[in-house]
Amino acid sequence: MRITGARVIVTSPGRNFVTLKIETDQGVYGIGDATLNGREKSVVAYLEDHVIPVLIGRDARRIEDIWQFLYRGAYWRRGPVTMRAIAAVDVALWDIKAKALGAPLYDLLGGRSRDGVLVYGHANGSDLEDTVEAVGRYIDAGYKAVRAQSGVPGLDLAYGVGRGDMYYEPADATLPTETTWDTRKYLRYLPTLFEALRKEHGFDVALLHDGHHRMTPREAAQLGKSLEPYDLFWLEDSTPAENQEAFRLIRQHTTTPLAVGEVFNTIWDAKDLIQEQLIDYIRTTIVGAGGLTHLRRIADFASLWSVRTGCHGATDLSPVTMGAALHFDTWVPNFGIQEYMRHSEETDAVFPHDYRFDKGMLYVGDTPGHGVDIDEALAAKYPYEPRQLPVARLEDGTMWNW
Ligand SMILES: O=C(O)C(=O)C[C@H](O)[C@H](O)CO
Ligand SMILES: [Mg+2]
Repeated sequence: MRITGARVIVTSPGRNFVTLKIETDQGVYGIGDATLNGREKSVVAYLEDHVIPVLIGRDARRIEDIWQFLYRGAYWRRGPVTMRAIAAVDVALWDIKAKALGAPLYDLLGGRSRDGVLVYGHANGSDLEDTVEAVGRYIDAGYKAVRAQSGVPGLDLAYGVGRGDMYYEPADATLPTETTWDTRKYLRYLPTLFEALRKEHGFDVALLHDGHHRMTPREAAQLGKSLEPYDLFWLEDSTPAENQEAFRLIRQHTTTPLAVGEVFNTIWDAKDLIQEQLIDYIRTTIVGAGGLTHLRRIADFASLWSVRTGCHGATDLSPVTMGAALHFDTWVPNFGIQEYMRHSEETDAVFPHDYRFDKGMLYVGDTPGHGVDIDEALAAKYPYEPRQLPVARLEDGTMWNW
């Protein structure tokens, strides 16, 4: 089965998505997501100039060999651009293989380990009362797990606080929105928020929180410790993890479960974190880390050390990544949870899919492949719109981590 063509489709049904479509001489095609939020065009160029020319004529069934060719063959390994381009090819090829065999993708990975996939929603509010209400709306909608993000008293804008009710989109402007940050204000406020959440909603619902890389390791340790009475499912990205050793310090001071990895690109970013059992959940997902071929290696390695998966699932991960991730989640033995930020109706229309939400779980369908398609005619109606992620500064103007 030869690859006869490959095309990049850029569309912006409310936000930008980069999609790769690979066609074969047997009429079967596959699609993969290559979206890199705020830096979309860099992956378009990588695919069009450097990847597509070497794909044409190859045997589409040789997924592993093509993965190795693109990874080793680039010489310049790893990084978000390279690994997203590889992910798009990889997922499109898995889609093709599964369609050619007439099987849902999870069957090729080893079959079902579970019926449905536990997901968490992203609730956000401008202040404490607002956030308590927002979490309540998710619980009313059937969610069993909710990540609570809140504005911080005294700070104008904070990560995770959007304008929508059940929808959050950070890449909101052509040039980066500037936000301010003060970790001491945040550290004082957050335990009061989780105390109120537990008081109002009880302890049955799983609660999560994303620190979005803003604390130092010592501050993260302090936060983890102060949240222990509220039994979090996880504390995410409490500190940047370029230096994996940072998590040793956090781990020594708190039993709050730790999750990290949405910005990781390969197993090498997580190796020490996993084998030293410094984290509980690995957040890396398909589009970020070279596709299913590499993500399942990370998951298998993590399983040796009791680390479970918790795939990133923000709106910038297209329905194609969501569909592929759900097939992965349906199979992976050491599954933990899946993030699920809903896409807009426009996005769902451009990417018809067979996964569905019911009572806090997502279910994959049995359509051959990963179950997500692209309506190219509709996609063409939404041209690319330049959008960047926000940045953060401390109150004295110093650049910080957003
Ligand atoms: O969903 C999350 O956990 C995030 O942290 C969302 C990120 O800010 C988003 O994916 C950046 O593009
Ligand atoms: Mg996050």
